[in-house]
Amino acid sequence: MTVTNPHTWQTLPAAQQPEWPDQEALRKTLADLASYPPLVFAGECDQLRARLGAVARGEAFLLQGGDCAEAFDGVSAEHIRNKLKTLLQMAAVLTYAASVPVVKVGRIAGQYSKPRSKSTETRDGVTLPVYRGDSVNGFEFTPESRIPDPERLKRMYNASAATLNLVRAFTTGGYADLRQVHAWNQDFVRNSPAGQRYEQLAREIDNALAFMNACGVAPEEFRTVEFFSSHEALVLDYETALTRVDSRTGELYDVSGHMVWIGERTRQLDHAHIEFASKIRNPIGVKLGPTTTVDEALTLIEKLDPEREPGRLTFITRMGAGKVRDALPTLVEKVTASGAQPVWICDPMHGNTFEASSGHKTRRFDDVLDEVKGFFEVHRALGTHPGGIHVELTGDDVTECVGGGDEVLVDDLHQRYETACDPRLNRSQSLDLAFLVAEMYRGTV
Ligand SMILES: O=C[C@H](O)[C@H](O)COP(=O)(O)O
Ligand SMILES: C=C(OP(=O)(O)O)C(=O)O
Repeated sequence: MTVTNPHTWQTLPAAQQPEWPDQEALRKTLADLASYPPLVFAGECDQLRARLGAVARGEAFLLQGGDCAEAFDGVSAEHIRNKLKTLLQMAAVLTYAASVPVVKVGRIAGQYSKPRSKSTETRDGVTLPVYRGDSVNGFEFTPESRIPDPERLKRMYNASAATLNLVRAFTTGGYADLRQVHAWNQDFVRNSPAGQRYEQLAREIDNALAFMNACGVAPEEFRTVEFFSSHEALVLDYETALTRVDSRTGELYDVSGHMVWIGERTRQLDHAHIEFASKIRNPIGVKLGPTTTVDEALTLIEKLDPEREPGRLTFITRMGAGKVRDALPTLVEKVTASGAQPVWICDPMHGNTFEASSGHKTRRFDDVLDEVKGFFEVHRALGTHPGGIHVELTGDDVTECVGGGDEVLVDDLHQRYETACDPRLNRSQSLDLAFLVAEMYRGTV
């Protein structure tokens, strides 16, 4: 049955929604947003669903990554280029090692809203509403800045449009040429202490490219890259205003991004976020933390993927390095036994956050790596497909996570701690992770 009403969630409890003080301003903003053009085309969402279908069948790998929280002042050519470049470099290494296509999805062009553990923040005895992402309020710790302002939803739309426009230009205009991406990887291997241990892998990729070149193979696929956008569907008023009936199929698509996911804090089975996600045809992700029960996973499948369509539903597990080997096996086993075929990917970030002695929220590179290893081990033991990774990263040389080949120490964290919310892997740590995951694929780690 075709669904054309995206508002059904409105009668249900919705966690983590902003308390907009001016409802009339919100109403006007949402009406404006509903009249704006889509940011993505529904057909592209279908294309991504098909690509993810291949991941679900074990024929492809998903690389999903980007900022924890995008910021309006981060919409610059430099930031976007660095992030994209890092993701493309990671994808090139993973493609070679896994010998399957890597589906590339950014946490980009819409990742402006954050669920929070507490609704307030206290500094030096002053308590204010917590920062909920640039789509809602300001990061600055002042009473004015922390008031939710619906005008920010329009800024999110515009920032997403500008970002996507540049991403499309980079990925189709020649910047993302595989030979260029490989040259960047060679620079990383040659010029950084972290990269040197991957010389052999880089040499093999070099030989493969030289061989294809010698054979006269220079396909268009080398020059352009298929790249998709994704974000957490958190602020439901915004997502609903961007949800449209597709003229081709008569079905609803959330055209704010190609893929949207529902977070760990908003995936309650009978609440608004799952209801909203069940009405749209985009590929949907759901975060699964260590307390997820088999019943919850099976009900999520029933609600979000009743047709059992490979590629429709991605389970993004974020258990923590210490828990993944205990918490994941039963879930994967029982879901597989039910006949469902979701994509399984590993978010090795959100279960591994801690506060350093300096007061910075951080993550250890070794924990991140260990969770990915555990994820691979569990899937290998069960004969299921470790379908991909979901990583918070930036292309900039920030100091937010500790460890990595070009080691960031706890004492270094203050140097370039720029995230508005959670700590991201920097450029070198991200590449390090990609090479290590590549080695896991080849069974050498
Ligand atoms: O990115 C994820 C969440 O928004 C984040 O971990 C919440 O952080 P908090 O615990 O500081 O609110
Ligand atoms: C909030 C996030 O993660 P989780 O829902 O897994 O905590 C996130 O990925 O930004």
